Amino acid sequence: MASESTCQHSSEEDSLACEMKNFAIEKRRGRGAVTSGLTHECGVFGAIGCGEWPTTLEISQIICWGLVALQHRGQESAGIVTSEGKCSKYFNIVKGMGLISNIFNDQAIRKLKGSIGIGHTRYSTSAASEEVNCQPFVVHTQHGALAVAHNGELVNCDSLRKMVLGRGVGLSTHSDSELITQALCLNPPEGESNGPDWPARIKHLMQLAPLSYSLVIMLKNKIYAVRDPYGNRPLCLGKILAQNEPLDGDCDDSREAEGWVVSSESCGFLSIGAQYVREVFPGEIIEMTRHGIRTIDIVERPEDKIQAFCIFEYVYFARADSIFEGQMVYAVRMQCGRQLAIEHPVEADIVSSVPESGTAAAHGFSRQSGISFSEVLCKNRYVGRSFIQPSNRLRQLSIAKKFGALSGSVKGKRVLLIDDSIVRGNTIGPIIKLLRNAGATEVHIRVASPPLLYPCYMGINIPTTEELIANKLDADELAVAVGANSLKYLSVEGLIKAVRSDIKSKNAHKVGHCTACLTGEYPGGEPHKDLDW
Ligand SMILES: O=P(O)(O)OC[C@H]1O[C@H](OP(=O)(O)OP(=O)(O)O)[C@H](O)[C@@H]1O
Ligand SMILES: NC(=O)CC[C@H](N)C(=O)O
Ligand code: SF4
Ligand SMILES: [Mg+2]
Repeated sequence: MASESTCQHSSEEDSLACEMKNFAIEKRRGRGAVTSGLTHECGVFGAIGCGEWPTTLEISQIICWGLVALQHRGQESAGIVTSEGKCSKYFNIVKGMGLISNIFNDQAIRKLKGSIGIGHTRYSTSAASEEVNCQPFVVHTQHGALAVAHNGELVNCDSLRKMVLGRGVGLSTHSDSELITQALCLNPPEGESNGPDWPARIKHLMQLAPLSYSLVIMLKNKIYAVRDPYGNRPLCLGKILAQNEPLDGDCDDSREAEGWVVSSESCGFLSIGAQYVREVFPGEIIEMTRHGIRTIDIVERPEDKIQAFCIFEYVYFARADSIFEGQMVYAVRMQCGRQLAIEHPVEADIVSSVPESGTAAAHGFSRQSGISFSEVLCKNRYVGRSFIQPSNRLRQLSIAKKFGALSGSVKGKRVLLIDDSIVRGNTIGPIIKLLRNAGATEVHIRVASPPLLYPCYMGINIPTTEELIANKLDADELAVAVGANSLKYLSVEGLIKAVRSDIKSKNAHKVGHCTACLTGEYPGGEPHKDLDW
């Protein structure tokens, strides 16, 4: 595997650039580098049975299926922790490297007894992809066991780390998720009169570190579901209904819950018999017990800061059948395609997509432009990630072998091809070559998101600034480099317009999206300046 050398700056001006490059390199150490796309994030999931315990719900199986539905968010490792509700000293734990289906066999599921549990599927952003960093993290405190699963990345990790270490706590990993877990264990300096006040501890942590996380935190008999005050990472609630109850339609309070689930995305709810209820609000702390769910608190964002839900969840990360902000991801992707057709029309015989994530936008483009949609590529679902290859030729081939061309649809045609994003620019070139070899007379590229220009510090492994192709070539230069007849990106305004066109709440204060990787405007301020708020 190719290794990157750290940057040594020679002058004052170079210092900041070097610091940022080294930060990005450091973050990637110990993880499998990839040649294409953005690497995902993590998925968190929690489930609890209502009424008398032990519950009749198969909690560990529900969590396992919930995690399978979140597998696209992380494929490096996974874990489930359950509690039988009686003993605060003992949790059942199964964690391991690899995919959910490899880790959770029948024996593991049987071991995970309990009426309550949380789970995690990981793509590492802080600390290596190793067994010690697998989540949920479990610690044994003075007040019983505590388990934490985290999606996101603490922007001010360093200062929080110093604070926790300064209180005499030893950390066993470099994971920001372990840091969160240990920070929650700290006894407040002013003391607690009536046992541990977990909501107060969580709130204090949220004030110290407002970005970025969705958390599920489990004690022996309750779960706290927590979303950061910016709402940067997604989190939503579902209600498990009795068998045979219809799961569609608006959530109806009168229907009794057999259990509750909380998840990064709603895409798995129907398959586990859960009805989508709502999102966890930015800054909200929800307590889930066998008696039901209730909001404990809503922690405010720092003054003047707006909500900052990751816009790339819509573009690429989330599964198309998930719901965010009252709208289905698939519908937003289609709207992006419509907007793209308005911004960058082109004469072509067919509209098509780079599967998977580009497909909804291609349908939107097709409807807006009247050019018919036709599939031109088959994706080989058994080719995994293309790890760094020693030569450029192998790099290109490793991408090309993911796809095959449907020659019958392409021969003699002017093809308009939509992809959701271009990151390093490795995917699109080999595909254009493939289509030309299959007889396409013209290949025009339309990208359903703006150029990616800046790194992400909030839980997404975006390549270093130098690796992002948009920092080297503008759209016209890239078209020439990849052999396209034309290449255009959706504008930032167009993406925002598409994302917000159907959001029910038009209240400006309540709607806001992080676009930092596109605009360089970071929701919590410039990350390399002051992270301590
Ligand atoms: O410019 P590059 O660095 O080559 O990466 C961009 C490609 O990577 C992603 O696809 P991916 O195959 O990861 O996932 P998908 O199946 O969801 O589209 C994305 O949808 C683009 O197609
Ligand atoms: N992608 C994520 O959300 C990662 C969570 C956490 N920062 C970790 O590295 O484990
Ligand atoms: S910088 Fe980009 S990927 Fe990161 S949270 Fe913001 S929109 Fe999402
Ligand atoms: Mg793709």
